[in-house]
Amino acid sequence: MTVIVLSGPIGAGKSSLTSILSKYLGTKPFYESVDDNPVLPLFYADPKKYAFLLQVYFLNTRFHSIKDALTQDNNILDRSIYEDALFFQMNADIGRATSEEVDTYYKLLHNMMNELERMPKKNPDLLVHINVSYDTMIKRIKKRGRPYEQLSYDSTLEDYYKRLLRYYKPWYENYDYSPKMEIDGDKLDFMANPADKQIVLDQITDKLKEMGKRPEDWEKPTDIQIEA
Ligand SMILES: Nc1ncnc2c1ncn2[C@@H]1O[C@H](COP(=O)(O)OP(=O)(O)OP(=O)(O)O)[C@@H](O)[C@H]1O
Ligand SMILES: Nc1nc(=O)c2ncn([C@H]3C[C@H](O)[C@@H](CO)O3)c2[nH]1
Repeated sequence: MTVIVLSGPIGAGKSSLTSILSKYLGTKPFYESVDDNPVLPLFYADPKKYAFLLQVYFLNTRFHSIKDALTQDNNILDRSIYEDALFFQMNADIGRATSEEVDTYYKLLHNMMNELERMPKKNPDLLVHINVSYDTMIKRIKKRGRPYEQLSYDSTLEDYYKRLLRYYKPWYENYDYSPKMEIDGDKLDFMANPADKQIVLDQITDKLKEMGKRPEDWEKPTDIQIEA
């Protein structure tokens, strides 16, 4: 049983790589609740009012999928629960949460993490972090086209996204729940370029092999046209 989680800033390519990787390894993908998330557009329209509610919403849906993923066989999650606090802390630091909300959130997170401690598997086997620069992040956000994430929607988003990248750096450096590896999301266009896609897939399967987590009976698919 192997559980892989992807991490990285908004638009880094986590959902896309989750889809590619799950087909390549023959494992089950778990996606973050975005298009069916009723709080996300409310948050972008009024972050101060909805930051806490959005965080509780994400924590709840992530907890649900992580519980499933840690009890079933081979799975890939498109964002880790460990990034949850990064988002909330950043929003709290810019005045989008009261001290009571901060206090309640951390108590809830702590309780949920304690629950995970009791799971048959406590942590993922591997964290795959996609690194992107600000320019790449904005390009991808534009390409995907969710209206409320566009810089034109809110003039404070540029600062929000730049800040997010600054929070991610130490977060990744300090992450120690499992082995980890980085993908260069600026250089490797694993969506449009088949050679880049194969490089990324090889990097991940080599790492799994080195960790003794690549199934013995796994055969490298010959068809590398794995659409996201
Ligand atoms: N390596 C890549 N090269 C080129 N385009 C990419 C790459 N990765 C993702 N994209 C494109 O960028 C957009 C965002 O990708 P995706 O939705 O996978 O990001 P994400 O990390 O899951 O974002 P979020 O954090 O918002 O959920 C999509 O339009 C996708 O096709
Ligand atoms: N505030 C906040 N807290 C989170 O934990 C969180 N997780 C994801 N997101 C936002 C980023 C993308 O717009 C979109 C898809 O990732 O959802 C979050 N926003």
